Amino acid sequence: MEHPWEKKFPVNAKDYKLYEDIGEGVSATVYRALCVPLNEIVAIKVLDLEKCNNDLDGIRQEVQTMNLISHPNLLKSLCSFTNGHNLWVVMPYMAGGSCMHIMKSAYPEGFDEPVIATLLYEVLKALAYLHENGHIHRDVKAGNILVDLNGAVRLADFGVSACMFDTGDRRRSRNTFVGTPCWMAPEVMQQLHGYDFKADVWSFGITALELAHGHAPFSKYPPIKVLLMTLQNAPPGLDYERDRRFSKSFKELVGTCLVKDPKKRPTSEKLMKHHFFKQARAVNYLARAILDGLSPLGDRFRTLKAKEAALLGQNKALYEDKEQQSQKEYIRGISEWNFNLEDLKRQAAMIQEDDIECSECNVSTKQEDWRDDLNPAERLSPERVTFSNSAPSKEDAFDGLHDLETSLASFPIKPLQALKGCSDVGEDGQNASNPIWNGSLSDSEEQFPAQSSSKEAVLHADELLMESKLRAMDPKTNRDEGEHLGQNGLSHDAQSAKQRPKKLISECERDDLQLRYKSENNCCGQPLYWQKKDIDKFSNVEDAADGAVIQRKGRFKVTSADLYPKIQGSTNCLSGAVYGGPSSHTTPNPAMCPLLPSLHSILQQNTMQKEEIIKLMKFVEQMTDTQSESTEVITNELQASPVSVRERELQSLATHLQQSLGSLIEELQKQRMRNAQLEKQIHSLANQK
Ligand SMILES: Nc1ncnc2c1ncn2[C@@H]1O[C@H](COP(=O)(O)OP(=O)(O)OP(=O)(O)O)[C@@H](O)[C@H]1O
Repeated sequence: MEHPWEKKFPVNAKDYKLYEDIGEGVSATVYRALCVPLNEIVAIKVLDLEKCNNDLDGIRQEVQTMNLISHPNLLKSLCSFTNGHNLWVVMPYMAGGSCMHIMKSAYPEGFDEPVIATLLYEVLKALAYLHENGHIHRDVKAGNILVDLNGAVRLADFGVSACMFDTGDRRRSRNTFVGTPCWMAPEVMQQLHGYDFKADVWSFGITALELAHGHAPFSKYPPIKVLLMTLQNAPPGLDYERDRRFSKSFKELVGTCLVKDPKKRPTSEKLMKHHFFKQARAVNYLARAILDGLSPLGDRFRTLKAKEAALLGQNKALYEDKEQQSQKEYIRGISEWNFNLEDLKRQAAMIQEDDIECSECNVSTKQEDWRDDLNPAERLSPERVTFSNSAPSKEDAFDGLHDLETSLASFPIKPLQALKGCSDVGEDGQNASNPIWNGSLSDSEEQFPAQSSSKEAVLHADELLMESKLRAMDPKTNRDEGEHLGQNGLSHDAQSAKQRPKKLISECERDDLQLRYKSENNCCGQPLYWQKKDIDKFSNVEDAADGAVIQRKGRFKVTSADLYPKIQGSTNCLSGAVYGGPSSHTTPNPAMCPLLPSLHSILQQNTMQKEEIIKLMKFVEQMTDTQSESTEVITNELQASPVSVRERELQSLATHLQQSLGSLIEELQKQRMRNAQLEKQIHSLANQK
């Protein structure tokens, strides 16, 4: 039988009849269609070029790659052409749809092992081919594994694939931030040393978990959390206890792919020889095992869409709530993470310190909580959340600690820093490209030497807390802990950690500290919320004006402004006036200038100390396994006070504004009366004339 790609497909829209839609990506809708002259059913991906105005390069690249590749496990385009402002990409029709859709419709708890082995082996052949030819796919996930009626498997979506040779210098590692967060390798997130085809091996490992559980690890979390969890947690994996239905070889396969150090991951070529694939069968087995009894793709797609729309409708009223917001992210579809920077910025702004601190240690409990909040309809497609790292062994816990340390130590300002930089007041003081900021930070340290020690204390406290949390996860460690408690109630390990000079502190916590410094160094004592507003305004202008798009593809847009937010002006109160923020209207009394930052500093220090006391109290409670009422009362009081300080600030501002408004209204009324009198006088003069 002649293969579709051996035929010559017409490049004119009138030769095709579009039927129902069978898939939707961020950038395109896919239709089943008939190629009339050839009487052949095809799939047509319709991309609205107007909507992807900045991404023409990306689209061209996807189409080029789809044209050039030639491998039975890769989805090739048959032809492509423009139709009005749309680009039509004609492809072979994969009637089974994507593995993600198959799972969502009929296998919400994932596939059986022989099915997984068969699917993954086919994907691996495609990856080995791509890697051998210098390509990184960069978006390996169940949503991009398509199956046809005979069970043939093809890897699709080259929208974000990259050619490792395309920089001219044939360098083999990339430096762009693309992929879908749950499947994204840590080195892609880190952006530190670039990445290579081993990033696909990580995504392949995540895909294996996705096929096993029906969802990817961390899939219920908003992208920003996924980034943090991937970087901070031990890699996810199959749990020896809870995933009993899976073989040891499958667990090993996943384990070898999900190693944080890309150098330690096997190549796709080598993975093909893994003994797990001994169970892989001929593809027609897939047709029997997973496609039998499924309704036509279009119907399945419609049902899924209707379900999602119903969920969205149900939750609409609650979407302002941040957890609901995260659900919305999830409902939009695992394969449709809206991974644009604006979303991330918003989410970064919503994430509280606690969320970040606890992401490593409380995965299992938080995950349960999270799941408890799911609405009933979402439970229609039950998601079993099983992370191997939710109950790690002692070794895992310490590996995790090490991982955490290295990942945080090397965690670059991009992209997370950029996000926080855009939504918070702060930016990383270590950013060498920002001399003003560096200057102001060191100034602040000189000006307030006492803060250095308090910063040090915070670092140690955080280090202790993190370590204790990691240890608290391990029942064995917990048991042993009692024997190891030192005089101050801290374990020897925790004590020695305290003495160690290393700083085990998350980047976001570091940001937060710098943020505090900055507020202390705010020479005019201008309220922070005004600054933030200024910066938002400023960065928006900047975004629009000169944020050169470094990478953009549908859900992605990373601009130079995003990576290196221009906040120099905003870090220094003098330059506040340059961009005309509220600070430009205030005329600070020079004599008061040195006083206000000091007062701010004292206030901030006070708050920090209170927070540390709470943390230490909680830590001691954890160690002694008690929760005294008095502690709770004190904690509540302490926790309440920073809020009330801010509340008071806001209240006084509100009162001030109300007063100003009142006097303005009064003034306006006086003017009106004066106007009315003048008008009367004019009228009477006119009448006299
Ligand atoms: N040839 C095909 N046959 C059948 N279904 C297809 C085909 N191509 C795509 N689909 C379906 O359409 C969905 C979206 O397609 P695709 O992933 O190419 O769009 P996209 O905009 O690049 O998506 P994203 O970037 O979000 O992954 C796929 O997940 C799949 O379910």
